[in-house]
Amino acid sequence: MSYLQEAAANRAPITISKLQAMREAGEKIAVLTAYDASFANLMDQSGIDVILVGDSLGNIIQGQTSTIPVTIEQMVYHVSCVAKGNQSAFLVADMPFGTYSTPEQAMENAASLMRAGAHMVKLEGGSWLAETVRFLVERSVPVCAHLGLLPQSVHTLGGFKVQGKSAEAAEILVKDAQTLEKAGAQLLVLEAIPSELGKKATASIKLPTIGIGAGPDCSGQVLVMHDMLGAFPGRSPKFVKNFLLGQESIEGAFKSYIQEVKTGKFPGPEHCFKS
Ligand SMILES: Nc1nc(=O)c2c([nH]1)NC[C@@H]1CN(c3ccc(C(=O)N[C@@H](CCC(=O)O)C(=O)O)cc3)CN21
Ligand SMILES: CC(C)C(=O)C(=O)O
Ligand SMILES: [Mg+2]
Repeated sequence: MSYLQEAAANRAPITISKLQAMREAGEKIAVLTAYDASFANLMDQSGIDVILVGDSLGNIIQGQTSTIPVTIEQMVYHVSCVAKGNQSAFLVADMPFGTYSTPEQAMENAASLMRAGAHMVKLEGGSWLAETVRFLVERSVPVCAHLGLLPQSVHTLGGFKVQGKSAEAAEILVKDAQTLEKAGAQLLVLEAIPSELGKKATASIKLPTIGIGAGPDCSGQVLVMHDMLGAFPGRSPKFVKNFLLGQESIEGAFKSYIQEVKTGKFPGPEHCFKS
C-alpha cells in the first residue's frame, strides 16, 4: 500500500513482531487467502491478521486440479492486486512450484514477490530447504515454511493425503520444523496432520504456527477464502467450514471466521485428523 493509504488506515499494520507477540500471549492468529484487491480489502477491514496469496489460485482462479501449473508471473500479478486492496494485514505470498530449487533462483523469484508488495514468502518443504531459507533471510526476505501435506508434491505423495501419521513421520516433521526455525523461518504453515502432531510441533518451536487441518493447538488457522464461503465447487477437505451459512454478507462470514479462530471455536473435532 502507499504511504497515504497507510496514514488513512484505521489499525496499525500487522508485522512479524506482532505475530510473534500474539503467539507468546496466546492470541490466535486468523489467516485467509485472497487473490484480488476487493476481497483483500474486505477481509482487511474485517480485521484479518494475515492475508496469504496462495498458489491455490491454480485451483481457485484457474480451475486447475493442482497448484503445479502456477507461474511466478501469475503470483506477482495477484500479489500486486491484493496489495492494492490491503491496508494493514501482514501479506504472505506463496512461491510456486519449481521457483525455489536453488537459493539463487529462490532469491530472484522472492524479490519479484516482495517488489509486488509481499511482506514474506512461503516455501513448501522440509530440512532440504534450510540452506535456501537462510539465504533468503540473510538477504532480508522473511520466510514462512510449510510442512505436512505439501500440495506441490501431490505427485510424489500420491494424492492429497494426511501426513505425519506414523511415529517416524511425526518425528521427521518435528525435526524439520526445528531445522527451518534455526535457518531463520519466522512463520510455519502445518497442513493436514493429526492434531496431536500439530500440538507437538508447535510446542517444539518458538515461531508462530498456522494450521490448516492441523488441529486447534497451532498459533493460528488458515483457510482458502472460496472454501470458507462455500464458493469452491466439488468436495471440500475435512478441515473446511462454511462461514457464510447463517451470515447475511461476506463481511459477516469473514468476521465470524476471525471470531471463531480467536475464541478457539474453530477448528472443532470434526475439522481435525487423528493419528
Ligand atoms: N480449494 C482449495 N482448498 C485447499 O485447501 C487447497 C487447494 N484448493 N489447493 C491446494 C491445496 C490442496 N489441498 C488439499 C486438497 C485436498 C485435501 C483432501 O481431500 N484431504 C482429505 C484427506 C485425504 C486422506 O488422507 O484420506 C480430506 O478428507 O480432507 C486436502 C488438502 C489444500 N489446498
Ligand atoms: C492452503 C494454504 C496454506 C496455501 O498454501 C494456499 O492457499 O496455496
Ligand atoms: Mg499454497
